[in-house]
Amino acid sequence: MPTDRAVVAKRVDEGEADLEEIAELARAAGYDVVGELTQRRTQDAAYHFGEGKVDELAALVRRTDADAVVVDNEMGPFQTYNIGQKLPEGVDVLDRFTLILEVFGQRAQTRKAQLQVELAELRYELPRAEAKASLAKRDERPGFMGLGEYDESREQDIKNRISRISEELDRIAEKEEKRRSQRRDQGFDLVALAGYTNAGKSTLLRRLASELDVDENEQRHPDLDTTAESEDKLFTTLGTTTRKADTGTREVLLTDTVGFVSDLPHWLVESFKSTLDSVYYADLVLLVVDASEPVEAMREKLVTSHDTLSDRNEAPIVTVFNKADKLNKPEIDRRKRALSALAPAPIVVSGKTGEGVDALRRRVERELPDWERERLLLPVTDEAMSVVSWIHDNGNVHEESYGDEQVTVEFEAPPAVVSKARSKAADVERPTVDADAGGA
Ligand SMILES: Nc1nc2c(ncn2[C@@H]2O[C@H](COP(=O)(O)OP(=O)(O)OP(=O)(O)O)[C@@H](O)[C@H]2O)c(=O)[nH]1
Ligand SMILES: [Mg+2]
Repeated sequence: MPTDRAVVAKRVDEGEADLEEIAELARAAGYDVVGELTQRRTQDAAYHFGEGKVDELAALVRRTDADAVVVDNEMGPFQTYNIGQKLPEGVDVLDRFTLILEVFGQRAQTRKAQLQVELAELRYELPRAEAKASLAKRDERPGFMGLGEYDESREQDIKNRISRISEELDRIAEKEEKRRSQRRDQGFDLVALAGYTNAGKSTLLRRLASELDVDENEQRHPDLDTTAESEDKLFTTLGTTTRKADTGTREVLLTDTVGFVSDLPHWLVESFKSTLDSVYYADLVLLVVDASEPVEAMREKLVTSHDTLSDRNEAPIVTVFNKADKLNKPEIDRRKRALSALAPAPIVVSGKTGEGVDALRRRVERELPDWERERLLLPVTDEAMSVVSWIHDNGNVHEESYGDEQVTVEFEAPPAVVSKARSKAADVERPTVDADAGGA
């Protein structure tokens, strides 16, 4: 199949429009970027760009024989439609977010990833369907500006599908949570690779994994893939891959996951949230950074990564400066100094050559937190019992004793589990003592 050809375009209110990232995303989606167009002006209500610029765009599309136009702005449905009307028949108009969704859609291989993409698409569509519905109602006409028949059931249909998919994703997340507990019960430490897209996470996973063990453990871990692809493209990895890693004395399961990226719209992040559960609930996070990039780019990507993590992560973080083979010692030292606040004591490696990987293994062993002991008092209610059973699933319970109104649970677990158990216990509703009624 011949590669699709795309023209990329962008409008800015002021300053210079930078097309580098959108072109890279277009290439990640499989397009050949054959033309570029920018404009500096305020947004036009009907066409987003000025109408004259859209005529120019149409001419460029004809000249370059492009199949698609990718606009690096968030456009309204009518703007998209109006631009399309000026272009040759069959030319697609995409905006930044539909493009990201297209990339995700192509890479989604597991049921979960496919559902997440579908959910994101529906969340993108919903406000558009609502806008269409309200306009159609107001104008009391069945079609609106040639956008097709207005269908009353469309909006409801989207809402129904959103809730069905969300439920299925919740069930998948529950299953994964259960699997994490089982693995902890088997004595595994869970380590997650996190970091900006294209930092080299999957390459490092392959370095650290001991392939043989995966096959030996196939029965125990049916979801362990034998491959974690690496490519010099954005969003190569979309789902998660877990492999057994050989670090020395501790039994470690290492999970690779989707890369972070800045400026993702809220609805898109929401849809992919549970993909990051393996990071949030890990015992240790390896935050991988491409150290061959300029300091400022590294800083921005580190900040984005920390923002994403700070949401829910409780595990210790080790920063990994990857791609060290592209740098000399003074360049590495300069980066360490410049970024010391964001990345204290980073470990320097090359996933490509293997340099520093043994030191990384030792570092993982050293940083893995020792299990903590904890004792919690809970009321004897259904809600509290589900917390007790969660503790059983995630740690080692030494004692569970029942009094008249309280149960005492004494257990040992990784620090992340202990703190989660504490907050679960704190959230449990306790029967209030009513001073007047009791008369005690
Ligand atoms: N020179 C050099 N290149 C590397 C190194 N590690 C990874 N790469 C390259 O960087 C690119 C991205 O690597 P991946 O392992 O796919 O990165 P990722 O973080 O998994 O990326 P996503 O899954 O897209 O988020 C690939 O072209 C790798 O070959 C390294 O240590 N040195
Ligand atoms: Mg990857």
